[in-house]
Amino acid sequence: MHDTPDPGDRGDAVCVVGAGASGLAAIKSLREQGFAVDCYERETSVGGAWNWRHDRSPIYSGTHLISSRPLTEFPDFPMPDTWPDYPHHSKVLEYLERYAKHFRLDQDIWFGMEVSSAVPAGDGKWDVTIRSTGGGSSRVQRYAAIVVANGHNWSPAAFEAPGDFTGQVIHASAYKDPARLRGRKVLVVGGGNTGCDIAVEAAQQATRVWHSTRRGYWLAPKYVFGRPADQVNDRLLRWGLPLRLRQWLYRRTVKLTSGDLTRYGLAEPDHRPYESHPIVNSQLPYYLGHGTIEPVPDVERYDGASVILTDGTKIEPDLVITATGYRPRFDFLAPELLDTDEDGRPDLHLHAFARRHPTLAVIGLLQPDSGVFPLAHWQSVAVARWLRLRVTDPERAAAVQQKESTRPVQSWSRRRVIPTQRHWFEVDHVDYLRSVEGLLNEMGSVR
Ligand SMILES: NC(=O)C1=CN([C@@H]2O[C@H](COP(=O)(O)OP(=O)(O)OC[C@H]3O[C@@H](n4cnc5c(N)ncnc54)[C@H](OP(=O)(O)O)[C@@H]3O)[C@@H](O)[C@H]2O)C=CC1
Repeated sequence: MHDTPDPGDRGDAVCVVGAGASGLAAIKSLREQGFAVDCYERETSVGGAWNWRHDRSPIYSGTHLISSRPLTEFPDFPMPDTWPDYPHHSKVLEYLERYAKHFRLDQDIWFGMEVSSAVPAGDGKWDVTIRSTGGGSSRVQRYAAIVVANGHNWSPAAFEAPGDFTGQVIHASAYKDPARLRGRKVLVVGGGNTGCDIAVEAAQQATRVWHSTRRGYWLAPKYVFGRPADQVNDRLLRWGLPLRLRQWLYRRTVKLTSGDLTRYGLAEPDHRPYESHPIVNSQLPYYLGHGTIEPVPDVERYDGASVILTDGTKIEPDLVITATGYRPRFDFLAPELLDTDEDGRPDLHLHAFARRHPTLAVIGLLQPDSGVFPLAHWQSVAVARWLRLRVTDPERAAAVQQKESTRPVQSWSRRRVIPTQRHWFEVDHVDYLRSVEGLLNEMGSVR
């Protein structure tokens, strides 16, 4: 006689949280390993960060890819050849919708449903509480594993300066359209890709634009030697050129293309090339050169209608846009499950595998020097195979786990980057993919 399963028990099924690019890749790989999958997506359609129709998306109307098409697409689902090198964000969403449709992933997605908690239920299982985003009661389902793909670019990193400001302050996450900049005096805070993009858009709309950064950066153009810059970098990495040589080449290339940007007032970078997350923007030097963007140092405080900068300068913007980035959030998981420290930084093997919970993994928690989709694809393949191996050969799974746990963090995480929060998940795509390949080889055939 068999026990009647609890109605909430989904047996060997895996729960996936989020149906953005990473969640979609996870569903596909898990299915390929024979798992039933329930994916919960709080919005009403796929796309995650690229689903610009919902409020939490960081997309603004001018967003284009900053990694080129071949380095962005999933390895098993190319973008059309007719698409440009750096497609518009609406094309990226279309691409993800096509991917979901092609692999019939919608069948496994529960839209308008969010995971409010996931707790270990013994034996590697998870009790996952799900509720409708429209309200109503919750239900608990038991899963054999949980794969988290809730993105890390939706919860704004707060920017606080002392004092009171009588103008308007918004985070970049609330910036959607350059029309709101028209005729205004705008201060953009933050020198990441978002801050640089918004400064460029402001240069075309606002009456005055200040761009505040707390350090100097290496700005990469979108094209070098007639090719998308990331493709040239990828080639150099695959040739195995030593870092020092790549750094020298980078400096030379920047000198030959944009020239010395400090003559426009930009701060000298306080680090070498490749020691910070790439900032890809060909237009910023153009507007700096035309004087329509004024680079300024960090904000010290607000003072009524003024903003006082660290060099003592007083400026009077009427709109401040803080492009200070985003922080990961896993509200439905107790912090210790991901070994999260007091700053909110999880400590995961390969930024993906929970160290003490073999049936808990995170996909897409990466900041690569290329597009993240291919990395999310291979992470998903590895996670799905790992979960299958645990079922088919628990002894070998234990041996793989033992061996992997000795792999040094430096082999898959960026060796040298400036130690700021924006580099928590920084990786070189080639090194990272080699490490995932190492894990896949270690696992071998899992059937
Ligand atoms: N088209 C695309 O595909 C785009 C992709 N992106 C990606 O989205 C992710 C997020 O980018 P982004 O939103 O630019 O965020 P980032 O975290 O990359 O950059 C944040 C910027 O704000 C600065 N900053 C943070 N906190 C403070 C503070 N308290 N005071 C002053 N300055 C501060 C940082 O300085 P510091 O360096 O000193 O920490 C950095 O210059 C990145 O991976 C980026 O590449 C972004 C835009 C477009």
